[in-house]
Amino acid sequence: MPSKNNSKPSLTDLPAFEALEDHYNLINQLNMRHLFATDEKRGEKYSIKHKSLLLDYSKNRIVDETIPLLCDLAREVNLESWRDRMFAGDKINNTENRAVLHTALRNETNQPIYVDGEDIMPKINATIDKMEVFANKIRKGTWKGFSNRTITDIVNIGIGGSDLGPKMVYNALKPYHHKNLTVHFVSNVDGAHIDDILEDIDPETTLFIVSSKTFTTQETITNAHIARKWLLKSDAKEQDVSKHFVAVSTNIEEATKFGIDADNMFEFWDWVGGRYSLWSAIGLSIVLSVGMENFKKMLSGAHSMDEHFKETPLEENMPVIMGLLGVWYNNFFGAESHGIFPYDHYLRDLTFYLEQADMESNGKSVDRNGKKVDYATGPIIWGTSGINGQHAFYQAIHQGTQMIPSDFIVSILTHSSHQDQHDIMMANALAQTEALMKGRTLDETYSDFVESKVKLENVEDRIHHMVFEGNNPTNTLLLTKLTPRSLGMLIALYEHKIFVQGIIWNLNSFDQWGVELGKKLTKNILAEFGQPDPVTNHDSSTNSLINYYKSVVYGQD
Ligand SMILES: O=P(O)(O)OC[C@H]1O[C@](O)(CO)[C@@H](O)[C@@H]1O
Repeated sequence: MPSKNNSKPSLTDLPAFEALEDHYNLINQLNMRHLFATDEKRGEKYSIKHKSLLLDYSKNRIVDETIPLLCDLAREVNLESWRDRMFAGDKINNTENRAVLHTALRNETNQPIYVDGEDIMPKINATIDKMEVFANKIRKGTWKGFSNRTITDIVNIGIGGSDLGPKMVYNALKPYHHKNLTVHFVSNVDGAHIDDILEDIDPETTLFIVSSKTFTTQETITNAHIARKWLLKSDAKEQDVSKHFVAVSTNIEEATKFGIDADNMFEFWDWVGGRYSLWSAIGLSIVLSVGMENFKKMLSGAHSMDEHFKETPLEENMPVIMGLLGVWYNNFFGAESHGIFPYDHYLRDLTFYLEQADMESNGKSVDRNGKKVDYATGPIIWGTSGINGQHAFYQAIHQGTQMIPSDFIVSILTHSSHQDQHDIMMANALAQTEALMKGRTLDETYSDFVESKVKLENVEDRIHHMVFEGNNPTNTLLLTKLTPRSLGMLIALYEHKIFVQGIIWNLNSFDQWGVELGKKLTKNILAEFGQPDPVTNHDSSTNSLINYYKSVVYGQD
C-alpha cells in the first residue's frame, strides 16, 4: 500500500482558517437586516460589475472584515499561483497527469499556450475553422442527405458534459436559432428517450452528432448504434452513413472503428475536461444552431471573464468572491447545499449543467495528495427555474431548518415581447431575495394582519407559522440581456468559482473517479442477466433484485 503524502497541513490548521473561525464566532449571530439598517451603502459596497454582468452579494452574512479574511485564506493556499498554473497549461490535473485548458479554447488573443512543448493554438483554430465550414454547409442547405434533401434536424447523442453543456446553451440561445434547424439531445440509455426523438424526425433529413470525449461511454455508443440501425432501415445504404453521422471526440481510433469518416470527425483533446467541453467541438450542435459568429461571441464573453479572473484583485474578483462565500457557508455555517435559481425561461437548464460542473468537480473526500479531508467540500448543487421553485420548494428555504445559500440569476432585458410579464418575473426575483434577507418578525406579522383587515380565526395559534426568520443568504446576478456574450461570461464565472473552491479545499477538481465503480459493476450485472442460473455472488439485496428482474423479464428463477 503506497504511503500518502501527509506533510501539508490540513485546511483547518491554516492560520487564515483559524482567524475565520474566530471571526465566525463573533459575527454569526448578526442579522443582515441590522447590517443593512446601519450601512446605507451596503448594497452598493458589496457589488461587482463586469461588463454586462452585475453581482450583488450584499445579502450575505458578512461584515467588512469577512471578505479580507476569506481572501487571506485564498492567498494562504496560493490561489493566484494555482490559477496562473492552470492558464499556463501546467498539469494540475495530477491524478490523470493532464493540463486543464478549457480557457485555451476561448483564448481570443491567440497567444501561444504550450502543452508538452507544443503550442496548442493552431490546432484549436483549425478545429474551429473545420466546424465553421461544416456548419455553413448544413446551415445553408448545401450538405445533402442520402436522398439529396437538406438537413432539418440534428440529434446530439452524448451524456454528461457531452450533453448538458450544449443542451443548456442551445436552450439559452433560442432567439439566435437557425429557423430551419432543430437540435435534439439524446442522453439516456433508456430506449424511450431515443424512440421519442426518432418518432418525430425523418432519416432523409437528419444528422447525428455522436459526442463523446472517450467514445467508450456505454449510453452514448448504444444510442449511436440504435440511430445507425434506424437510418439503415430507411432507403439509406452503408455508404450513406457518412452523410448522416459525424463524431466529436478525443478518441479518433474508436470513432473510426464506429465507422465515422476522418473528414466528419471533430477533434478535441485530453486537456479539456468533459464538463468543461462546451467551448470545444462538443459545441458543434450549438454552432449548427446559432452559427459560428454567435459561438465566437460566447467564447469571447467567456474570455473576458477569464481576463477578469486573472487580473482583478481577489477582493473585487467575481468568481473569487462567489467561491469564497460558498466556502464561508460550507465550512463555517455548515450549509450543505447551494441553490441556483435562474429567473429566465431560457436559462432553465443552467442548474442541471452546474450540478455536473460543480459536483463532479468538487464532490470529493480526499485531497489532491490522496489524503482524506477533515472538512466539508463541495455542497449539493440544486434548483430549477426560480419562479417555478417559488411554488414548490421555496417554503423550505424561507422557513426550513437548513441554511440554503442561493444564487438568483435574472436578465434585465427580455427577448420576449411581453414586458408586463417580465416585470412580474423581475419583481418576484427581487421580492424573494428581499424576503429571504429580511424575513418578517412576529410584530410585523401582527401588523400585516391588522393592515390587511383579514379576519382570521385563532390568530394566536397560527401567527407563529407566518413568521419568517430571514437572514438567509443570496447572491443576485443580473445580466443586462441574455446574449451569446453574456452567457459565455456567466458560464465561465461559475467554472472559475468552482476552481476557486477546489483550490481552497485542496482538491483535484478535474478528475471524476467517483463515477467509475458504478460503471464497472454495471458491466458485471449486465453479463449476469444473460446467465441461466440465479446469481449468488453479490450481497443478498443485490442478488435478490437481480434474480427478481431476471424472473420477470426472462422468466428465470
Ligand atoms: O464524453 P464522454 O467520454 O462520453 O463522457 C461523458 C460523461 O461521462 C463522465 O465521464 C462521467 O461518467 C463525465 O465526466 C463525462 O462528461
